[in-house]
Amino acid sequence: MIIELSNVGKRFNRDWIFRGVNYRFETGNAYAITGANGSGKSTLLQSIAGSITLSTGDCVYTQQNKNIAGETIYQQLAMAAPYLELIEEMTALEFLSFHASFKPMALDAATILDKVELPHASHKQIRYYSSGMKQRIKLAQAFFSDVPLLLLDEPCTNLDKAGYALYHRLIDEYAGNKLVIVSSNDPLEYDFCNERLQMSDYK
Ligand SMILES: Nc1ncnc2c1ncn2[C@@H]1O[C@H](COP(=O)(O)OP(=O)(O)OP(=O)(O)O)[C@@H](O)[C@H]1O
Repeated sequence: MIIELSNVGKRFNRDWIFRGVNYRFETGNAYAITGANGSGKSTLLQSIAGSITLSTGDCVYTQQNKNIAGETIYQQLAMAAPYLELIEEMTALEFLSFHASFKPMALDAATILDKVELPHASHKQIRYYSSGMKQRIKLAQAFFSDVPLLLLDEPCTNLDKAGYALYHRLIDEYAGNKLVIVSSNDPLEYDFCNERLQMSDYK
């Protein structure tokens, strides 16, 4: 997949959050969007996901030499972010099975829960999960969606040391053939990224 940003900008009311972004994201690389709190990392990531409308410029998606319309890019991506909710009434097994009914998953739900070290909690409602366990479910849903684009906003939120190690294993084992974009200001979350986009360059 290739994502080409041309003169992209976003403003809320009169405040420009970023502008003049010209950038190309391409499968085979991993990208970090970095910057201070409030610099616009999440806004840019959500713009790439098609869930925020840009104020200026174009975002063009290409997959195997075919253009993908912005309105349908959600079918090609998976995202983990603090502001995306889980369905707390469901058990983890139900949630991942439900997710698989509208987005292809690389493995079955029970195997995925093994991979994120939560098999013991698979029949527990998500509302009773700890914050770190919820984050593991968000990572599970994102990493094991069988889609070419993986968007990660502060992916290690609430994770302990073992959770960080799990995150790096998931990156090593399951993200190699995807286009990965991480929004973060924690170097441990994006140390594997070979490309960096600094929000301060687009003010
Ligand atoms: N819907 C909105 N309406 C108005 N302003 C908004 C809206 N969403 C975000 N902003 C503003 O846009 C700016 C960028 O926010 P954003 O969440 O993208 O920053 P960030 O770099 O991801 O921050 P953090 O590191 O704290 O997560 C902030 O000043 C924020 O207040």
